[in-house]
Amino acid sequence: MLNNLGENVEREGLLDTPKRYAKAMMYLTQGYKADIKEVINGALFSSTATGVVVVKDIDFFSMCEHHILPFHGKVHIAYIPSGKVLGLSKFARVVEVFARRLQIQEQLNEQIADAIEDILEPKGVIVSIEAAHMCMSMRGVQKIGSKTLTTVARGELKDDQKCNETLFKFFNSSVS
Ligand SMILES: Nc1nc2c(ncn2[C@@H]2O[C@H](COP(=O)(O)OP(=O)(O)OP(=O)(O)O)[C@@H](O)[C@H]2O)c(=O)[nH]1
Ligand SMILES: [Zn+2]
Repeated sequence: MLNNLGENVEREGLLDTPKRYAKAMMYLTQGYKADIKEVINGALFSSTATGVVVVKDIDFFSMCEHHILPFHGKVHIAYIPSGKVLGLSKFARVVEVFARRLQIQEQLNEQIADAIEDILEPKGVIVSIEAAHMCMSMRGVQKIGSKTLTTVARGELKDDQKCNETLFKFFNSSVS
């Protein structure tokens, strides 16, 4: 790549760049090697809880599969327990597993929802992602402020439109 750019690959600043780049790429795509079971690490607890649980504003960095440029933003997750609850930090760990791959936002959204369903077998789940895509801001169409919003709802949180709308508003509100 550096040769193709017309760079002098012998100059000091670039000598270790291929190695650094490979290392950075391995880090940014480490989700391929992750094992969800290990990630959950047994933090799945029996519970009689019936109320909606929301974990919002989970920040993430991913890489778009079309341009291998970053897209980043926030993931919001809500679910209705059905006999089990998951350790709260594990939602962010699940997000990391799927974000640290070459992705498109829609697929990332589906995969996170699938994983939550598999792990928790909840009565309902909703996962929403808001993200900015570098391939749309630093190149191409060059729209800096644009954000992409995707949502996947399953079970009771798909069927209950009112609850769905309330959660969606909460996802997009700021709370401190
Ligand atoms: N649906 C979806 N599209 C994405 C995502 N990330 C990037 N893209 C789009 O993938 C498309 C690839 O289009 P192409 O026309 O093949 O590539 P391109 O010539 O680089 O397109 P431009 O970005 O319009 O310059 C672009 O429209 C990108 O915006 C994503 O997460 N989801
Ligand atoms: Zn892209």
